[in-house]
Amino acid sequence: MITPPSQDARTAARDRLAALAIPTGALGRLGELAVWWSSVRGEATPAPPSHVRAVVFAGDHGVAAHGVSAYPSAVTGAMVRAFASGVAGTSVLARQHDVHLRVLDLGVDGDFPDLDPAIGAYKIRRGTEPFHLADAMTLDEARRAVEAGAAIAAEEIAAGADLLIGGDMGIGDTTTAAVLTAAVLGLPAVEVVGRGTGIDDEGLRVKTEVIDTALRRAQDRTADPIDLLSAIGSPDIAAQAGFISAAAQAGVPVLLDGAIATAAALVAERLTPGVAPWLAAGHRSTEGAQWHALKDLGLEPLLDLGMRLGEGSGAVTAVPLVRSAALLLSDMALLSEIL
Ligand SMILES: Cc1cc2ncn([C@H]3O[C@H](COP(=O)(O)O)[C@@H](O)[C@H]3O)c2cc1C
Ligand SMILES: O=C(O)c1cccnc1
Repeated sequence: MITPPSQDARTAARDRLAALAIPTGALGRLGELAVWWSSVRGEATPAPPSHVRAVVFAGDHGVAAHGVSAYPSAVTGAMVRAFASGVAGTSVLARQHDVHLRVLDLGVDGDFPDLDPAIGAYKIRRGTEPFHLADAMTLDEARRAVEAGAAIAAEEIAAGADLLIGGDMGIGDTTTAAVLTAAVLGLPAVEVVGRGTGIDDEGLRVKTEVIDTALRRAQDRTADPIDLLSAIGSPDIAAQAGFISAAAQAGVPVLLDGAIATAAALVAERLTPGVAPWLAAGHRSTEGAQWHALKDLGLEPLLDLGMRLGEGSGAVTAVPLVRSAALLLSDMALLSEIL
């Protein structure tokens, strides 16, 4: 059961927004963001987020060996190391915006004996099966991955998180996100396929075919989200779905990233209806799957920079906007006070 964000706080914030020393509506979506922040914090004028915590869920995707990505699976493990040493793209952004960031290996096809063992504490398996040919993982693995995500959210919340972000790292994961989104929303492959890391026209044709075949294989598996994850998901995306669902259940807001995070949110909404009001969308990805998923969740992205990195980067880039929105609502004068 998910308790909705505070209606009283939302109303109080909306009233204050309407009374600020600005022309009515002049803050645009920043105003809507302020009202959302008030509702999820349960106060009319909450402090801006000061304990933002991001988790990158890493895992390999069996379909990556079937021509759907511009890069090989070996990049996934290399990037886990880049996160561990603080030199990935999102590591840079997280430092700049004072966001706590950690990477976790849920399903990388390799191990990291020289890194902190905590990185692999929730590992479910090494890579997934190519899901256009066979189930990506077992039902038990899918269930354990969702539970792992919930446990990870609980850890982040216990550490004081007032805003959570999930990120992805896994070559091939835009194919998994696309097929999950299409299956949940009943869309054809052409509506959800995107160029991911930058595949060419032939790659796009192959990727569309893989998504289409996977969708046909999973068409009777959409009723139960765990079954669907086992058919066409991955431990990393299942864990991110569990993470988002657990955050909403605990009343902690989540700022969504791109196609993978939004697909995970779509699955989280099916696992535990009522998640969406706890979410805001950090940015618009270049992947069509994300646009459809955002529409279904009723979310409008804050930024539209043509970013297509994943890793939580679009969400971390939007963190200053949440801070600005909260401060504008709490610190600005009312029009009645200055006239
Ligand atoms: C160096 C590098 C760093 C990344 N960081 C995130 N991704 C992102 O791109 C990949 C998804 O795109 P596709 O489905 O086309 O493989 C994932 O690894 C995702 O995390 C990266 C990809 C690369 C190559
Ligand atoms: O939208 C995303 O999250 C995305 C897009 C391209 C590559 N990796 C991730």
